[in-house]
Amino acid sequence: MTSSTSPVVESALLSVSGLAKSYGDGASRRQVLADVEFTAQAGDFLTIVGPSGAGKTTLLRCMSGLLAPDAGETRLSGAPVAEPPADMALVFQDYSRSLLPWMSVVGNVTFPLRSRGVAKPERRTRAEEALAAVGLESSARLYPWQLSGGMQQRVAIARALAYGPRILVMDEPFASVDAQTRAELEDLVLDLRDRLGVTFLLVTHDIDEAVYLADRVVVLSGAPTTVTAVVPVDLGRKRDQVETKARPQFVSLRSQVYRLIRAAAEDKEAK
Ligand SMILES: Nc1ncnc2c1ncn2[C@@H]1O[C@H](COP(=O)(O)OP(=O)(O)OP(=O)(O)O)[C@@H](O)[C@H]1O
Repeated sequence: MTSSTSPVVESALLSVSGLAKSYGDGASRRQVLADVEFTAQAGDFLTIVGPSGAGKTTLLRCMSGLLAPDAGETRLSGAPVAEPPADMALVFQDYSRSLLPWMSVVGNVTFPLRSRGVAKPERRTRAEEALAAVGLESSARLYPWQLSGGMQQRVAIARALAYGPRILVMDEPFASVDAQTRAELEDLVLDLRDRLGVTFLLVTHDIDEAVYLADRVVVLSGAPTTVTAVVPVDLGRKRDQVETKARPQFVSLRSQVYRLIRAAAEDKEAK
């Protein structure tokens, strides 16, 4: 892995170095993360995969400042992350619980901006822009319960975009929607990366999704977790659900990532 003094780390938008985290005390202490290191450059789309229970959510929580690591650090634009940074936004799988059912779509998007002290006219403008970016401009007055699962997740993405983040961190964001909606949301985030220049870090269990979306796939080992490999995905920026996935290079990358995860899972079971 790269050392903390390398030019790659210094120029990175995000750098994670030596991250370690354990849960519990004494005999029940269990190390989940051990020396996790990777970097993301501005505009990168990184996906993170690994065996079940490898500590992917723990990693996201530590690197976003929601959970204090035991060792190591995350830097965003060179500054150490100690609490959720203003220019990092998070989107989780469970959109139904993250949206407030008694608030309209636009209310859900503007509400967190209010607690950040953003003035009302600016809140409204940012919400309108964010809802337009996810194709929900005509649903602003509806309530979450009037929307499909995919639309609700679009609201959660719009709310994250309204912060004006430089990086969007997503934990299994499309795991609870049907296959067709999932494909649409995958193409939406690729489009947002291209149009808005936002950097993405997305955890997924789905290897096809990991390869389809990524510039690089970060493969984690089983707990205690390190980075086993960072697989470059040289499929070009333009992706297509049918054409890209039919390419021999895509099939080969998918097999490569699958083998790495299987080897990590077998290694984990042997420990
Ligand atoms: N708050 C906690 N206290 C104790 N153990 C925890 C806590 N949170 C997670 N763990 C344990 O840490 C390990 C890693 O959990 P984590 O949810 O980070 O993994 P994951 O890779 O995201 O899991 P999955 O593949 O199921 O999504 C698991 O064994 C889990 O039981």
